Amino acid sequence: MAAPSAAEHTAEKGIREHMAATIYYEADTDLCIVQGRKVAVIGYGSQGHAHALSLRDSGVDVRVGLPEGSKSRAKAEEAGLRVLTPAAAVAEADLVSVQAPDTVQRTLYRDDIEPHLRPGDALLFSHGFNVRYGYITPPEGVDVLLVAPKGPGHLVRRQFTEGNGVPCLVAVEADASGGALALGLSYAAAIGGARAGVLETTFAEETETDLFGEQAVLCGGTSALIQAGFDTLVSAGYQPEIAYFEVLHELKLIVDLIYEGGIARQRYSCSDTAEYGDLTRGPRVVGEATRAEMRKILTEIQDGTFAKEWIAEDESGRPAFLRLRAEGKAHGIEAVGERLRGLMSWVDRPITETA
Ligand SMILES: NC(=O)C1=CN([C@@H]2O[C@H](COP(=O)(O)OP(=O)(O)OC[C@H]3O[C@@H](n4cnc5c(N)ncnc54)[C@H](OP(=O)(O)O)[C@@H]3O)[C@@H](O)[C@H]2O)C=CC1
Ligand SMILES: CC[C@](O)(C(C)=O)C(=O)O
Ligand SMILES: [Mg+2]
Ligand SMILES: [Mg+2]
Repeated sequence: MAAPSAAEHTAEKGIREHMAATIYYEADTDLCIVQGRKVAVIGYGSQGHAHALSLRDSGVDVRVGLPEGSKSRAKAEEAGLRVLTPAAAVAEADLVSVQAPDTVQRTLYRDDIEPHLRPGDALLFSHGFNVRYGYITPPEGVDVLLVAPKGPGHLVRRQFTEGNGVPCLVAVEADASGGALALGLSYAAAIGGARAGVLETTFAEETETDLFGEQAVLCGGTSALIQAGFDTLVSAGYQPEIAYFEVLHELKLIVDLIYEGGIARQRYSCSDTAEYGDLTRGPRVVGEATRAEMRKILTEIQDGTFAKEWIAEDESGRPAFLRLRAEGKAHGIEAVGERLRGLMSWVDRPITETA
């Protein structure tokens, strides 16, 4: 049976009246569009390897752009991909997928991409940072689009190979060809995103919500919450192993329920005692002070303060980033976790990915 169209999918679920977003599914996409392109994936890290391999597996003509001496070159070549320098890959391609780190993109674009762009080419990002904050201004005549997976690259690839997909956002900044949206949808389908849904947005909305999500909730908020919970228990004299299982290991199990059926599913599965504690204590942990800080973090994203700070930090050799990263690695929960995960073969997942 053919996959439902966007309209059928929302109607089927009876939720159209509550949904403002336009969401596309496989039936709304045409894989042939990206199959007709010569694609250069620049960068072969978390997202780059997922895009390059899944595009290739979807029948797309892919080459990877990496500098001479890049440690990613061997990985891409071992995976059977053709690797060129970024400039040579861009020169050959008519769709350039920029998958290098955000901090590298502005100089990469200036030196290796822009000189080789021709009218009719398309430039694709998976995060709008450099365009949104004005570090990259593409020329007229080129389609500028965004296909932003809402998940880590290694999971983007893993879900694709398992027949599933990670939802994506699609946005068009410049539609020189008149076909930029259709191209973005085609690309999203080729990396598995259209199996889960592709939401239409703008570069600004993607960039600002993505930065907010990773800072306040997904990465920053969650890591800080786990560490604070662990520290509270251990400082009060409880065993670190028990604290680890309570605030980190079990978090995945709780989030699995939330992922599968929303917060209501988690509350259904947990005890009434837990639910009463959740309802009365949760808002004390994340109270007005935290909500005010969230609004401040969002303002810093919207007015460009965060972007300016991050680029300056990178340009000065990342002193704060490196110090904070080292402090995080040295936190007590890491050593306890490493030991406990090593005793659970089905949990232990050291970094073994080839990109
Ligand atoms: N990580 C994620 O899951 C997500 C990332 N994004 C976005 O995807 C983009 C890529 O991020 P991410 O996948 O995390 O990046 P990574 O840091 O994982 O990978 C970077 C890759 O780019 C290569 N690289 C470094 N410098 C250059 C250069 N000058 N020219 C070409 N290649 C270069 C690196 O090679 P080397 O091995 O030599 O260092 C590496 O292969 C960013 O815009 C990010 O915001 C969006 C959604 C999620
Ligand atoms: C949550 C972090 C992320 O935004 C992502 C995996 O989606 C990123 O930039 O890596
Ligand atoms: Mg993200
Ligand atoms: Mg991000």
